Amino acid sequence: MRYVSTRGQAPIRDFSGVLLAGLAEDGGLYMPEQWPELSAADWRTLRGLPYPELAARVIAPFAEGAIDFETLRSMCHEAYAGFGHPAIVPLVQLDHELFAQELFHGPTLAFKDLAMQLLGRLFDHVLRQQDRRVTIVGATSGDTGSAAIEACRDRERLDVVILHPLGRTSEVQRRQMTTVRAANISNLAVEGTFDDCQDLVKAMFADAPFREDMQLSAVNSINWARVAAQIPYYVAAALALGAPDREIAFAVPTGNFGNVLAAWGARRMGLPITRLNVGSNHNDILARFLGANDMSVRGVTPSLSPSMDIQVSSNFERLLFELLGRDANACAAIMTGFRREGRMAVPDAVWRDATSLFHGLTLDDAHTTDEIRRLYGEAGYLADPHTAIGIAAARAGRIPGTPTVAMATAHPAKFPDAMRTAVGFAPDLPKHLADLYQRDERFRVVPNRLDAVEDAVRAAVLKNAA
Ligand SMILES: Cc1ncc(COP(=O)(O)O)c(C=O)c1O
Ligand SMILES: N[C@@H](CCOP(=O)(O)O)C(=O)O
Repeated sequence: MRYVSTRGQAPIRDFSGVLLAGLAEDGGLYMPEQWPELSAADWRTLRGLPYPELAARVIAPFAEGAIDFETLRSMCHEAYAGFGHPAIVPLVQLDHELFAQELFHGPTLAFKDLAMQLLGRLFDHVLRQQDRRVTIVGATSGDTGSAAIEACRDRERLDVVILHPLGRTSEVQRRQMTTVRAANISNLAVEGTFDDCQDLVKAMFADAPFREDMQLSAVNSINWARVAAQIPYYVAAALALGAPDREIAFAVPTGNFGNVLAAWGARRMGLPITRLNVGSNHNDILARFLGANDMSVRGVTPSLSPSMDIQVSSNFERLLFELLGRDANACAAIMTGFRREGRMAVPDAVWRDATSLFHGLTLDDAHTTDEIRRLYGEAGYLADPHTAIGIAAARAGRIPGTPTVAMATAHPAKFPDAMRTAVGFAPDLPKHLADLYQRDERFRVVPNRLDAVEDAVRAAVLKNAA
């Protein structure tokens, strides 16, 4: 499979190439040159497979020509072996047509582990093949960081520097990153928001000498491999509920648009997905876009669902590219205008097209708390604030007769304060994190400036080399 940039000016690459490149040189995001498409009969052959096997078969067409199937299959088996639930991504029925798919049974208790545990192994494999070493720079609003650190710690050919917004993650999320002792891991707390962290990462990639010198790579969902590895759980849920012989809808709590883009990818591959409900907290640029074609950046303010405190949803560019009929020049012009003006000029026809599939819902903190309480009271289900927003979006957008699966993206123990407010108690952390509050933290505070962050990344890499 070959990959092209959404902005049309970067080299075409294979899967290994996009894995290592992360962001395309023209500032765009890599997309498959052609989508693999499966027939109803093909989908049926995947029904009932154990998750690692299913994942290998769904991801295989994207890796074709770069990673052989047996290698990919054994990486998938290893990646999910340590998950805390035998089904890996179990479905929980909430009412007769509403389900939650729990994506938080991996080591860091959020959906990021599903892709990241595989990515760590893919990086190892490809870097060994190419005899290379890279520096991963990542931005996190709370969950990507710890999942990346866990997946990449102590890997010989990787240095990892994670930027998180100072004081804007939950304490559990921060400690999951800052208490890991591994020589190749560094944490920077940026005096800014997640959007600032993500901008800094993109700016490092745009600084060609720095990019080359540090051999930069990415683990955020700007890296195509992250999106590819998030598609299988949509397939697993859809097949379990009767696809391809029955239509399915999904609801996804959304920030950077990477998770819901994977759902869109599953649909593009041929699954009968009829609706994608997108839930936001009050940082609701996506819901405003879907409601009124208003994609304008407003300030990010903290919420009970910190991982979604995002206003610039990077992966929207991938959807835009597709909805523009893959016109990379038009996509580049719109994205450059967005960067300049903080407002995206999406053509009306594209907006209408998007709203025929995607429905948005904004849930503020008070309603999120109510939703957590309601779910616990009525269904006995303990949902974290992100998951609660996804479930509320599922309820708002449900289609009678069509099952809706809401993505349960994080374990409630990651957000004890929000859970106490909503239901009066916080669930315990699992055993492997039980002493998290006793562990020493290590991170460096940096100003929200490119030069300061580049210096800190360079210092971290040099320290590891010494
Ligand atoms: C728990 C949780 N839910 C939802 C999201 C939003 O997902 P995405 O950024 O892929 O839209 C995130 C962050 O990515 C998250 O960590
Ligand atoms: N919510 C994320 C933000 C980064 O998203 P990604 O999917 O692009 O890595 C986080 O928790 O860090």
